[in-house]
Amino acid sequence: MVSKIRVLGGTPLRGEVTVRGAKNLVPKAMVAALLSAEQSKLRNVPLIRDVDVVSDLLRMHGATVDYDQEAGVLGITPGSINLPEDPVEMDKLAGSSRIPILFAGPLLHNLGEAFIPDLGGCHIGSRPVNFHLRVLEDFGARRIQEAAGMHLIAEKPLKAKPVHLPYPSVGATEQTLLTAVMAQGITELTNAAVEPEIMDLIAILQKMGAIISVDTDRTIRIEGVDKLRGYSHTALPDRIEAGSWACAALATGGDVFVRGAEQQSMTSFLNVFRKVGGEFDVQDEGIRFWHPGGELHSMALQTDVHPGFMTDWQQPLVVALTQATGISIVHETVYEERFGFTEALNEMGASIQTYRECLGGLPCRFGQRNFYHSAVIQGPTKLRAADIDVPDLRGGFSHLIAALAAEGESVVSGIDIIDRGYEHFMQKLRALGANVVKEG
Ligand SMILES: CC(=O)N[C@H]1[C@@H](OP(=O)(O)OP(=O)(O)OC[C@H]2O[C@@H](n3ccc(=O)[nH]c3=O)[C@H](O)[C@@H]2O)O[C@H](CO)[C@@H](O)[C@@H]1O
Ligand SMILES: C=C(OP(=O)(O)O)C(=O)O
Repeated sequence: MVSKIRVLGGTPLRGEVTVRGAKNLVPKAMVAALLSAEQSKLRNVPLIRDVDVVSDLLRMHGATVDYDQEAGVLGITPGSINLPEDPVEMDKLAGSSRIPILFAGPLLHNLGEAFIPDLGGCHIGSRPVNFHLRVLEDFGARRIQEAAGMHLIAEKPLKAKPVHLPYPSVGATEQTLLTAVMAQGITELTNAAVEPEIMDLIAILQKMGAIISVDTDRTIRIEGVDKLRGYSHTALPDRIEAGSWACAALATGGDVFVRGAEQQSMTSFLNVFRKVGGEFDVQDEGIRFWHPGGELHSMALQTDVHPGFMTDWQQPLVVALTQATGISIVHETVYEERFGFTEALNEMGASIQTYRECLGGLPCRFGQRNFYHSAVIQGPTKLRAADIDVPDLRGGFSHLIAALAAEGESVVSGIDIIDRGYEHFMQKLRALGANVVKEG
């Protein structure tokens, strides 16, 4: 695993990269396979760490998992699953991922019991799991152990109950779907998240035999069934990775064709990209993103749940905004602490000030609560090389973009976090002409 790289910046990124299946869908589709004993087949699977973690967790529960990395095809055959012999072993796996909590519903249906290791994922806020627990309790689950991780039990069969989410959480919506599909009765889920990755998960569950309808008002209705079959599915492309390469093209003054990128799930991103002054061309095989020359424009925006501007695009976009003329305002409404990465950008010459107030949009959950969740970016600023520590997945990729746009040689440490969401990123950077070298 690479932990430190040297980046000689100043060269516009030019060329082509391919994105495969979405990090925010693939591991969940893998968990869904546990709802049937039959084989499921998932295509367009990228080589990212969360896929490894979930593969190992599935194997620990007795499933057979085969992954052809090059073809991107994953076969999962659960057969008759069991609880892991040594639940402590699971903790070693889970540290970097938030997916293990989604094993709860399928395991409770199968075994009436589940061990969930401590969750990982990016540190961009407190990220509690209270909505997940509330959902599981609604279906009859009880928590019987407060030590490391979580031990849940439930009487089978699980019974449907109305579920209302205080906020349209992606994970809690998925938790509800994966639990409700085989619960007795009809689950009405209100205030659900409707991200494209959730729609793809619903498509998979429907292929398996589930009955799920989605209304226009964030209500999802799930009619429980007794049995599900295996699925065959091609994962939707990773819109976050696609947007990240687009921002890298813009910030470095480059031109990148992102093979596999898809317009429909990126509408809000594409609008912002165009307003900032970037050009794009949607083609059958992907989307070309480029800097047309001249000035980039500042703008005000806020991150939001789908169909709003996704929070995971925020960090790469902020780097591009450091190169725009004027004052941009970004209001982060999904996570309370997602601007920590701007400190390193300021050290590199950017001018970004963070505020507790809700700027640039409507008041959000974090207003008056002491969280620095709005940023004001003054540009354009020349970026200079620095030694940087990667804080989290998207923050880390943003630092990489900044190092690529900066003059001079930067050293970026802790780079392996980026493997969580960017397949073969070193090869891709080199293919785009970046001067990046592994340290040691
Ligand atoms: C693996 C995966 O798919 N990760 C994505 C998923 O994360 P994840 O599913 O963790 O994000 P959620 O949508 O659940 O979180 C949104 C907000 O709800 C809060 N919350 C959530 C659950 C809960 O039980 N209690 C609670 O308070 C969170 O702290 C956060 O402030 O959706 C996020 C929002 O699009 C993305 O940024 C992540 O990339
Ligand atoms: C926040 C992210 O992921 P996770 O929920 O897996 O930590 C992300 O992908 O930017």
